Amino acid sequence: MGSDAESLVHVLLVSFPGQGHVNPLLRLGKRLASKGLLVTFTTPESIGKQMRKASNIGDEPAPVGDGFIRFEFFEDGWDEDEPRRQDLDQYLPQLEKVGKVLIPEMIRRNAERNRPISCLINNPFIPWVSDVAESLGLPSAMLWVQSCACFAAYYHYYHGLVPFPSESAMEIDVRLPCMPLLKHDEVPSFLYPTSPYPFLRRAILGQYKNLDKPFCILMDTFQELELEIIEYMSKICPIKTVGPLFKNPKVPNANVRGDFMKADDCVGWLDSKPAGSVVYVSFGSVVYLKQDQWDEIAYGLLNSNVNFLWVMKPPHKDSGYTVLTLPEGFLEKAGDKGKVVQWSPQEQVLAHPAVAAFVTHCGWNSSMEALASGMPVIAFPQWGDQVTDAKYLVDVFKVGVRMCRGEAEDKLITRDVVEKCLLEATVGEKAAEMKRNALKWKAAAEAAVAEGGSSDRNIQAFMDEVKRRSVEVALAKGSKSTVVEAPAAVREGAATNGKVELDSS
Ligand SMILES: O=c1ccn([C@@H]2O[C@H](COP(=O)(O)OP(=O)(O)O)[C@@H](O)[C@H]2O)c(=O)[nH]1
Ligand SMILES: O=C(O)c1ccc(O[C@@H]2O[C@H](CO)[C@@H](O)[C@H](O)[C@H]2O)cc1
Repeated sequence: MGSDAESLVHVLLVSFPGQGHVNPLLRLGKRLASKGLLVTFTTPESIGKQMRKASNIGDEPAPVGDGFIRFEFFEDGWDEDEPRRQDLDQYLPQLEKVGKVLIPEMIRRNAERNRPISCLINNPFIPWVSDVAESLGLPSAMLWVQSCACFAAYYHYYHGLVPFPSESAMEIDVRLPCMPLLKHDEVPSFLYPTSPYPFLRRAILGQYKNLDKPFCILMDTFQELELEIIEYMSKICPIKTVGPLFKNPKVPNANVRGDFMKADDCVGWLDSKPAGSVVYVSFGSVVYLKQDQWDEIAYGLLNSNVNFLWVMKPPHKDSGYTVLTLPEGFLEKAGDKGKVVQWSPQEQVLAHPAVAAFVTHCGWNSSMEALASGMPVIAFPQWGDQVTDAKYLVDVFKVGVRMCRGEAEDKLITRDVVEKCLLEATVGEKAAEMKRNALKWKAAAEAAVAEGGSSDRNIQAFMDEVKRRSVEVALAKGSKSTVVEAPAAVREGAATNGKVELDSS
């Protein structure tokens, strides 16, 4: 490695191997690198292999602005085609077992190669990374990859601060400070007593058990978007909002991407469509709908007569999901009005002028990407944070219409409802109002990440803190310190009181 990279403060980013987790952590990595750090990104090799195949990931550190980013994957201890990887109940403990051994080895190896690591950053579902950092005497931070509202909901649940739905009172509403009243099915669904994903509840709450370990909780949201709850939770936890991370104003290295699948080319097709005429439909990387629901969406799209771009990702062979099919003759009937792809370049799609609205499962990345692209949504949440995000997109941010309430409702959304929602979001006064609101969020997001904006100031303050701590770490270890500039004055400044005024009919 070039001596340039070796002289920089070095941080290690450890990611849970999910697309919705890799994307924001890698975006953070690029942001930190662009401001002058050496960043090593790691996740299990099984995903590393997919990332290398789909994207432009080389063996050498890639220059990003003033710094560099490099990749070093770790083996998870299972055979290449081990089906248990698809079962998080088994895979999460396996990751913890091997990660607690291999991450310290990786840290040691890097120190031997003259690039000592000064800080670890992880995302949720792998809370043991904070233990690894603590055991090695290294500072750590956590990137929360969901909304601050969801962070607050889990926090209040973990500490038993307010009543949540329980076996004896399943349908109670939940009142949290500085948040709208959440109906029982608007609370992150991993907290429902009946959730089929108790292992994800355990994984997330594991991070709350460890919450005193990270010196900073970074969040992929921005102050103006969730003003009151961010201010409230910041008094309790060391939160710094740094989003939207996908909007990097200087875009120093757009080539470094973490997609698990190569995106199909659909931008040429979008170019051929009139402005505001296409609905983009995607349910993210993990949600799979049932065949009867898929059929209703297909007919809703046809009946509404809108142009559409639909992501139909193939399920993993060991996931237990059957491959979805389209109704017979669907593609012929749609003709050039519709395009179906396996994976899309979503950021480009959402920024494309032909796209009018986004049918989304409301994963937080998709939600932030939509908001920051000025894109109205049709909310089709299924589980986890998605049901809470849908509530916010529709009722708080006022950029969306609701198509369903979540998997727990177990209700087939018929083609008529699909058609009605598609039209509501694309034509008429309600559609225009949502577009106006979405454009206001886009402007607010751009301001947050622009130089001197709330997220930019927070990133800078975080950088300064990492550099300051790197000197302490080096002194404590009695080793050669990495070269650090004198920390810039903490530029946190006064919180903007910039509320975004929304249109509401
Ligand atoms: O066809 C697609 C579908 C999704 N994504 C990206 O995959 C991530 C999905 O994250 P999200 O939190 O929305 O949902 P998850 O997949 O974790 O449920 C987002 O960054 C999307 O931009 C993409 O690039 N192409
Ligand atoms: O691999 C899995 O089984 C997996 C991957 C991702 C999961 O959660 C997603 O994470 C996003 C960020 O936390 C979130 O916003 C989205 O709604 C989730 O789908 C869960 C399981």
